[in-house]
Amino acid sequence: MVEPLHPTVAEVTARIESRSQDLRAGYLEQLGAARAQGRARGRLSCTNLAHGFAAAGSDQPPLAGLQWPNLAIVSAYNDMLSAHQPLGAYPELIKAAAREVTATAQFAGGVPAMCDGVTQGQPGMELSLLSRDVIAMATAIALSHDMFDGTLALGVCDKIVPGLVIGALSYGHLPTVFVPAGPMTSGLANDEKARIRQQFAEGKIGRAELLEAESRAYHGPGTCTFYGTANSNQMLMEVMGLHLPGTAFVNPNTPLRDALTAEAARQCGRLAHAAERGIGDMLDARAFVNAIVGLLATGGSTNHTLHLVAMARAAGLIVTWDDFGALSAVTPSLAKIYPNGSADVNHFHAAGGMGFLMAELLRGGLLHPDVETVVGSGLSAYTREPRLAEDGRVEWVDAPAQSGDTDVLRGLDNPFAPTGGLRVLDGNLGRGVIKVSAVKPEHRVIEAPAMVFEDQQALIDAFQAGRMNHDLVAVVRGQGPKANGMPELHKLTPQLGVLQDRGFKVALVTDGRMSGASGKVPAAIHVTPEVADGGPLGKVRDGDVIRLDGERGTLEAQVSASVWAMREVAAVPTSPPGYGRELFSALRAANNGAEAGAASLF
Ligand SMILES: O=C(O)[C@H](O)[C@@H](O)[C@H](O)[C@H](O)COP(=O)(O)O
Ligand code: SF4
Repeated sequence: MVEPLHPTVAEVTARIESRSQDLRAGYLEQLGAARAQGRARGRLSCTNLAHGFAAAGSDQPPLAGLQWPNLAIVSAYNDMLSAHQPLGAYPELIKAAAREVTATAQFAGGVPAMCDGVTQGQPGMELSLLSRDVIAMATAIALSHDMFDGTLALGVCDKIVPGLVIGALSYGHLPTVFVPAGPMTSGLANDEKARIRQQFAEGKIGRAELLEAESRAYHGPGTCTFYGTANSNQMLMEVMGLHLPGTAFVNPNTPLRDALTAEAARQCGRLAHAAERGIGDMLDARAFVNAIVGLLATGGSTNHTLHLVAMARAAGLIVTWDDFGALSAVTPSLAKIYPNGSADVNHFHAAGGMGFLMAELLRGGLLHPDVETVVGSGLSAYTREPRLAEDGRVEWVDAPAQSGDTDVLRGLDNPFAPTGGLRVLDGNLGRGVIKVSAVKPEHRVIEAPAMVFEDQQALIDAFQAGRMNHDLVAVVRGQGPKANGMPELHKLTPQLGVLQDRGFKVALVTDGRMSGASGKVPAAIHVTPEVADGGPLGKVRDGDVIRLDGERGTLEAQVSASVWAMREVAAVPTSPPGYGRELFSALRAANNGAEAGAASLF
C-alpha cells in the first residue's frame, strides 16, 4: 500500500516554491524564450553552421539539414579520476547509437575534473570547490555553440556532476541525460583501509605497508566504492530522474555498462526529437526535495548541503539548510554504506540498490511520484533495474521486493534509524551542519576545551608532538570559501580517529568542509559566516569550552557574553600564490557563503 505524500515533504516543497516564485518564473520564461527559437542550428548563419560541421565527416549532411537533432557530448574524461577514466571510450559509442534514432552527436566540450582523493590534504584541494563553478562555466561554453538540441553529460565525481547540472541548467530548455561509468569492483574493505591509516598515523606501520593497502583499496577503473560525494551524486541522478533507471552502480567496462551508455544516447535523441521539455523544466522544487530525501535516506555526503543548494539556485529555486533539517527529521535511514557502515556501493547494489530504495521511499510517501524524468513521467520506472537482453540491448525488470542484505539496505518497516542523520547546527559560533549517521551515539554530544588551529598541518604536528592526548574540540578555522577555497579536511580523520579510539572526547569544528567519506568523528562543518567574513569562530581562543550537540543541533562557545563581545575576530591568512590559487582570487571574493551553496556564480 502506497502512503499519501508525507505532509512534511509537501510542506517543504510548498515553502521552496513560495520563496522561489519570482526567481523560478523568470527562469522558466528564459527557457520558453530559448525553446521558441526552434532548432538551435536554424539560428546560425551558413558560415557559422559550416564551421560547426566542417570536421563532422559523414555526419555533415544531417548537420547541414535541420531534420536530425544534434546532441552535445560534454565530458569530464581524464585519466586522473578512476571514476572518469572509462569515459574516454564513450563518445564514439554515443555517436553510433545516436544515429540509430536519426540524431547526430558531437563532442561539444570537455570540462575539468579534480580528484579529491589525489588532492586530499594537498594545496590542490584549495581549488576543488571552486572547480565546481568552473565546470559549470565550461559546460555553458561547450553549449554556447548553439548547435545542439540535447545534452549528454559525462561525469561522476564530487564537483563534476553538480557543475555539469548547473551548466546544463543555463541551457535548461535542452533535454539532458547524465551518463556515468559506475563503481570500481570491490577491493580492500573501506573500514580495513581506515584502520591501516590509523596505524600509520600512530607510527605502527611504514609508508610501504600503507601504500600497499591503499593500492588494494583503489585498484582499477571506476568510482571509489565508499559512499562519498561521487556515489551520492550517482544516487541523486537516479532520484532526480537524470540517469536511465538503475544505471548508477553498474561496473565499468562491462557489456551492460556499454549497453546503458548506448541507450542513454538513444534516449537523449528521442527527447531531442520530441523537444517537449528540458532539464530546467524537469528540475523543479519537487525534484530537489526528492533529491534531499534520497540523500538523507542513504546517509549521503555533507557536501550536498552546498551543491544541491547551488544546483537548485541555477534552476531558479532557493533551498535552505532548514529544508534539509526538516526533511531529515522525517526521513528514515535505509542504507548503511561506508562511512556509515562497512559495506560499499557494490554491496548496496547487490542487495537491491536504487530500485529497492526508490520503491520503499515511494511506498512511504517520501518522494513526489509524479515528477518528469528522462524516461518519461513518474518515478515508477526507477523501481526497476537494467539487465542485458538477448539482443545486447537493455531491458528493465522489477527490483527485488526484499533487501538482499539488511546489514546494508533496509525497508521502511525496520530502518537503521527513524531520521536521516543530518543536523543543522546553530549557536554563538554561527550555523553549520553535522552528519551524525556515521557517528556513534555516545560521540554525538561533545563538550571540551578548544584547541585552535589555522591550518591542517598544525593539527597533525600537534598530534605527532603528543599535545592532543586529552578531551578537545579542534577548531580548524580560516578554511572557508573566501579564505582559501573551503578545502576538505578529511586528512585529519586518522589522527582524530586515533584520539577517539584512545577514549578521549573529540570533535572538529571548522568553516571548511569534510569529505563525503569522513565519518566517525563528530564534525561541525561549513560553519558560517566564515572567519574571513568576520565569523564568530574567529573569536575562539585555546581553552574555551565548546559544546557541540549533534542531537539538539547546537554549537556554542561557553564564554560569557561580556568577554565574547570584547573579543576581536582573528585574522586569517589568505591563499598564497602557487598551484594556480592566484587565478581564483575573484571566485573566492565573489563566493556567496556556505548556506547559499558556496557559489561564485549567482
Ligand atoms: O567528498 C568526497 O567523497 C571526497 O572528496 C572523496 O571524493 C575523496 O576522494 C576522499 O578523499 C576519498 O577518501 P580517502 O581520501 O579516504 O581515500
Ligand atoms: S571518488 Fe573521489 S577519490 Fe575516487 S575518483 Fe572520484 S574524486 Fe577521486
